[in-house]
Amino acid sequence: MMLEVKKVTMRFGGLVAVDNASLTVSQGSITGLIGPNGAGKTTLFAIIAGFRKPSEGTILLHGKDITGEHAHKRAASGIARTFQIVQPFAGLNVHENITVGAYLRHMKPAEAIEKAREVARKVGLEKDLEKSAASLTVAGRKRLELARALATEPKILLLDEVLAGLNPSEIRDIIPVIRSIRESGVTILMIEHVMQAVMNLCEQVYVLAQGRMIAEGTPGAVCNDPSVIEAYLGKGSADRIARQAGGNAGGDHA
Ligand SMILES: Nc1ncnc2c1ncn2[C@@H]1O[C@H](COP(=O)(O)OP(=O)(O)OP(=O)(O)O)[C@@H](O)[C@H]1O
Repeated sequence: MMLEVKKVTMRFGGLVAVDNASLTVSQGSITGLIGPNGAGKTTLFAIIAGFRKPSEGTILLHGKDITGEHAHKRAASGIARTFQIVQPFAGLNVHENITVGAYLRHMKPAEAIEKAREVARKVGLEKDLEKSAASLTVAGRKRLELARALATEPKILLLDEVLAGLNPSEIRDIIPVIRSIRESGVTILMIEHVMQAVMNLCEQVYVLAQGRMIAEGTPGAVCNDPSVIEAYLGKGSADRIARQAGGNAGGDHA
């Protein structure tokens, strides 16, 4: 197994942001992590990437316990993440931003610069290499965020809502990029609210609600799971999910 999250709990004072949550990601897969706002998804990502130490539980990468390793060490071991709030180095151009990531595995500047160019091509930014990062559109920044993570040559890539803020045609354009990343051998775990993308991309989906893992399975099965529909009901998402799952969830409504 590529990644195993075992019984992870994260407390912030009295608040239990993640509550005894477990998940596994198999090598070569695209696995989804969904759930209502505030469910604990981003906190779980921070724990997997080593930005936070869990109150309880363990993280295994290829069977090795990495719970005590710092983010820097985990990046070297092959874990990369993108951030929900995209913050490129505004004073640097696109090429330089990507090169920063490439320095993790390439000490020689010429090699890092070349690696960055190759990654830019992969995500469709080759025409924008000389542009300042600050001048990119939202969709361009999302691609840059992907590129910066990919430049570290990860084994597993954690995507935190890379599609948020994009319009439907921009989403259609970036889905093949995500698929091609997987095809190049990178395993993906993605937090995503855009259900159409989850249905399109993920083989396996986990659902987190109020810190607890309430369901797992194929996207179709999970979206028809009454407990999942229930978790979303407050936000009015249940109907949308049922429709996208094929419109047959009505009979399952408790
Ligand atoms: N550093 C922190 N200190 C205190 N509480 C926190 C901290 N970080 C997150 N939380 C709380 O933990 C809970 C889970 O937050 P988290 O951001 O992980 O959820 P999420 O599922 O990623 O939500 P969203 O979809 O809105 O990004 C929330 O109640 C949040 O307010």
